[in-house]
Amino acid sequence: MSSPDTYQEYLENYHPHAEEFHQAVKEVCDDIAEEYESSDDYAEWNIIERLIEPDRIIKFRVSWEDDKGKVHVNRAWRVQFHNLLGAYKGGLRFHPTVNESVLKFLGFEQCFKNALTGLPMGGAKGGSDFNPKGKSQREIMRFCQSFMRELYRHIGPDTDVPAGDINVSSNEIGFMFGEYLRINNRWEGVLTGKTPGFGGSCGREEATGYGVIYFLREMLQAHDDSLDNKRILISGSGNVALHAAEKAIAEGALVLTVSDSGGTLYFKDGMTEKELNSIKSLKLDENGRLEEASVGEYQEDKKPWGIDNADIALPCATQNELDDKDAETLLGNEVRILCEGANMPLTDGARKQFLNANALYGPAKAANAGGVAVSGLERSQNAELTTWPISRVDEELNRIMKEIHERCIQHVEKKDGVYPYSRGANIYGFKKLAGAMVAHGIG
Ligand SMILES: NC(=O)C1=CN([C@@H]2O[C@H](COP(=O)(O)OP(=O)(O)OC[C@H]3O[C@@H](n4cnc5c(N)ncnc54)[C@H](OP(=O)(O)O)[C@@H]3O)[C@@H](O)[C@H]2O)C=CC1
Ligand SMILES: O=C(O)CCC(=O)C(=O)O
Repeated sequence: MSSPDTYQEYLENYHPHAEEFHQAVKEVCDDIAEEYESSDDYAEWNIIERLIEPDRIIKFRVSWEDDKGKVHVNRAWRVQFHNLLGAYKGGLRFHPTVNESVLKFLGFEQCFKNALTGLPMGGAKGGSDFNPKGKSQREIMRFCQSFMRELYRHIGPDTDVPAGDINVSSNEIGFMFGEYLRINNRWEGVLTGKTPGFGGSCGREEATGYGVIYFLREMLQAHDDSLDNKRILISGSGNVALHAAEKAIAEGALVLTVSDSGGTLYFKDGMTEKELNSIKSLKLDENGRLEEASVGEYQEDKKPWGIDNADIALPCATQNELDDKDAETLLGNEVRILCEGANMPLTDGARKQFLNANALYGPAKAANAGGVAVSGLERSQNAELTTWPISRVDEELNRIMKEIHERCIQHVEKKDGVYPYSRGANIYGFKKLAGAMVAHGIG
């Protein structure tokens, strides 16, 4: 039996070579050690091992044909982590770096994130090592169809409801949804992140990025501060990054950077709405690279974290993108506010530096939960056979992000004037998941 102090042996035995997964479990176990001691139930019901072992992992081959008739094979997975609080829910990622460890960390995180939303959703994640970069639309379509020809048997509106993540937008969701319809001949809310034209929720596309800013606004308010004229460094230039930038500008902040895997685009005085719109067209509509942008100053091979006149960092690209050295640079430059748009964007060392510096630190499982929350609202709309107006969705998103903020501080107190949000989020999620586990009995 494992405790938050001894879980490593279990991970080494049952999940060897899964660096990212170990990192995500460690973060949680570090934060819940005290809570674990407060009740004998946790040890008696062997909660730690049951929490870190996924319900099941489905692994499958995806064969697809390119435009020249050549046949390719990719690996794909769906990690159905826990359905303690509702049907499995979480995104699909298509990226060459996808492997079982990455999806286990993302699925594990998703359980805590979904618990924080207050909506009835379990945690899951899936995807493939397929690289859509450089592929034609027809190739992407054939890949998505082949992917769904296996996945369909494992999902359903009350079983498991996937959505998008890196390189999976409403475009890919559309192809997968179409294939599901052809196989099942049943229109049901089996995927979220659809376009509003056929059952998607208004505002789902914007929800994660907007939600990050709503959460950040709550964090700042709780520390007698605001977004007004704050200078923000954003990494990434995908769905989350660009919508976070859009809402930050609307809230009166200055967005100094966005980035992609090629480099950083820098705006000394903050990007204008017009400049942001041109980047949105380039990245979201034309699949372009930032080096092709006609606005800003492009810094090849540079991350945003070295820019030395900022107040806030918003990593919105991918896991472990902000390393120990970057954290040192940011803290050295007096950037003491950080809110995570991406999932686990900080290395363990970088995270520790921000925590030890008593910085204002918004953890991903709380800060980026707006996307899955609006996915939850999309499920409600599909089940009711209705479509809500954007004003209602945005109002709900605002409410949910405020409630997530409340939940993060429910079990913790300010230390040296700062709320420990990461600890608060982990304790809240742990209590909720462990409570359901005990209530459901052993099985
Ligand atoms: N979409 C959603 O609703 C949600 C997403 N998230 C998380 O947010 C993050 C971003 O997702 P999303 O915006 O949807 O994905 P997108 O595919 O829309 O965008 C990803 C962005 O990150 C950049 N990126 C990816 N890998 C790297 C890397 N190794 N180094 C530098 N830049 C990189 C990409 O650049 P390039 O084009 O060069 O690859 C791109 O700009 C992920 O961690 C995801 O899990 C969290 C909650 C919900
Ligand atoms: O909308 C969803 O179901 C999942 C979003 C997601 O993948 C995430 O929160 O990381």
